[in-house]
Amino acid sequence: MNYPIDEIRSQFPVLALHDHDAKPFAFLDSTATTQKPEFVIDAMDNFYRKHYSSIKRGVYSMTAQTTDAYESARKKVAKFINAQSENEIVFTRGTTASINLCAWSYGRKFLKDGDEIVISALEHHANIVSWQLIAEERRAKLKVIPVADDGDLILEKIPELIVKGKTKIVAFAQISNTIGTENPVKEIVKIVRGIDPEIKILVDAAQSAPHKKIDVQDLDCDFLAFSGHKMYGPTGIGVLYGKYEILESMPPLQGGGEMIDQVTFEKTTFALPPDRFEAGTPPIAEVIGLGAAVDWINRTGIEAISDYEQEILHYAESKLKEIPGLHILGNPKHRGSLLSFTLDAAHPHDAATLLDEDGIAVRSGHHCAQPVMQRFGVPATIRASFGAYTEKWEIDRLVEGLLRVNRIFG
Ligand SMILES: Cc1ncc(COP(=O)(O)O)c(CN[C@@H](CS)C(=O)O)c1O
Repeated sequence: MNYPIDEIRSQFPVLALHDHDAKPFAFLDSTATTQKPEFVIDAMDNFYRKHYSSIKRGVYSMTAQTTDAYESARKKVAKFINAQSENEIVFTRGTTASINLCAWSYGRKFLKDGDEIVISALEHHANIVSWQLIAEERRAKLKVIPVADDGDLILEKIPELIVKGKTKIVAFAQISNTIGTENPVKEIVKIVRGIDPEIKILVDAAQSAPHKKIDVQDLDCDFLAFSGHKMYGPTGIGVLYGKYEILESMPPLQGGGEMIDQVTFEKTTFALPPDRFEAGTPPIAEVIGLGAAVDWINRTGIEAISDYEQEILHYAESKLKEIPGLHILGNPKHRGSLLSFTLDAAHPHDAATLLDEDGIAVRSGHHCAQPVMQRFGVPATIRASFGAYTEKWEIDRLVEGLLRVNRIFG
């Protein structure tokens, strides 16, 4: 493939800053958060330097321009995931906030005593604890789709877990942030819809939005959540996509400015979605940064990024498998651009500490997915993850570093 990796990598200042160090910085933690291209940094810098104002709260031209920029970003995000309308795009603080918005707004209104919520065994804590909290308040029951040793969900178990009229919400990740398993979203949606079309389905796209084309109409999910900082955009901004008629049925979660229609001391009526869920002054610069990130991904090409990352993934898998005492978690049919593994010789934190001495940044720990660690019988893992800018020499540096760990601890 003629992916312009050198040109792309040069756009990321943090990477370019260290590429000529004595031990060039190998950044292998894009699953946690991605680096930012100049194009995104410049868009936010330009806003703060030349156009800064609030939005939707004035008639002067600068605030009108800023409002246009803000709503233009919403349109870009809607197009990016092929939503029917930009009004189906709610800006939040990130995936965690998006899932909690869904759980507390939709859940508090529609869940009742004895109802059931189904999640998967591969979930991040954001897609576990939020549902536990609302289930506790509404006296609902939480059920879990099991995962096989290869890291794929056991889809045959789904019909056993779903009860028509009782199961109200099914929530699962498109790509796991630990094993990397890519779940067959359309197949799962079809199984669930076939049992009860009234069940609402949320897809956690934190690890898929940055790496693969998402078409929410094709997936037919009711909600979809992702974070700007994992897709080359800033922190502090995320998205909850929701089918409009469902968002319209949901009460606001926070009260304040912008989310209202009429306020009296006796009664307040609320704005239509998405404003209903965006109380207060929003993270304007971050929304503009997210819009720039979508532009950058579109210009670079999400399919080209996806294909390139798979090439890097397969290179990494082939190299890591040669390391004595290294065990990659799972072997799913399809895997996102990350690998979790253990070393017989050292605890993941010890290994990651030694790797850091060599200028290699990996994640070690439970990755906010403790149930996955328990299911696979490990206290923690080392996780290497890749982005649009990852180069094969970074994998080679990782292999060298892990062989050093083996020499020291082995
Ligand atoms: C599948 C999945 N779902 C939700 C989240 C939460 O995203 P926030 O932007 O923190 O709200 C994450 C973030 N996972 C990071 C931080 S623990 C990781 O290193 O794996 C995720 O991977």
